[in-house]
Amino acid sequence: MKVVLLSEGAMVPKRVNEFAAGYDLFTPKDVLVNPGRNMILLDISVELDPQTEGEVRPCSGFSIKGMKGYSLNDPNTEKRFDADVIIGTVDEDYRGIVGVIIKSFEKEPFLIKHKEKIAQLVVKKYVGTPFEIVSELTTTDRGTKGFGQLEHQ
Ligand SMILES: O=c1ccn([C@H]2C[C@H](O)[C@@H](COP(=O)(O)OP(=O)(O)OP(=O)(O)O)O2)c(=O)[nH]1
Repeated sequence: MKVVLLSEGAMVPKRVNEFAAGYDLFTPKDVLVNPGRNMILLDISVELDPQTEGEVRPCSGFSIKGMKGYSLNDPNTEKRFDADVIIGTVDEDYRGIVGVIIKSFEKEPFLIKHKEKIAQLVVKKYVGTPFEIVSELTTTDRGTKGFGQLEHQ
């Protein structure tokens, strides 16, 4: 796969080892996360393998402990902040800047420093067959049961 680094600080997505499903995604500079929804641009554009898509996913450490960052009035003390990565899809034909969507539940902005691992990109094969309209589906043991044990008609 190919990557273009669009700024001096941009980082190549990297798997931590050969067993990692995801390529870690890093901040290309210090970035400010505002309350609410944010798009953090990674300053990279990518060309994925044919028939694959990239899933931008959270890292579990941040999901459970909060995102690593710094208060603006205390920029030397690393803290955890209540903010989550929202899952996104990078299409095979997308050539724009890859971004990570972060929703912050904090009341104040906070800073994530350069080179911080903020998300991971899992590249997967996708199935592109179209949906065919039919009047009936094949039967299964589960049938319509889903969402716990709710029955749907
Ligand atoms: O977390 C994300 C989500 C999306 N994208 C980029 C890549 C993706 O190929 C493009 C479009 O995303 P998507 O297809 O999900 O957006 P859409 O809302 O369906 O609109 P459109 O495709 O018209 O832009 O935005 C990212 O860089 N990061």
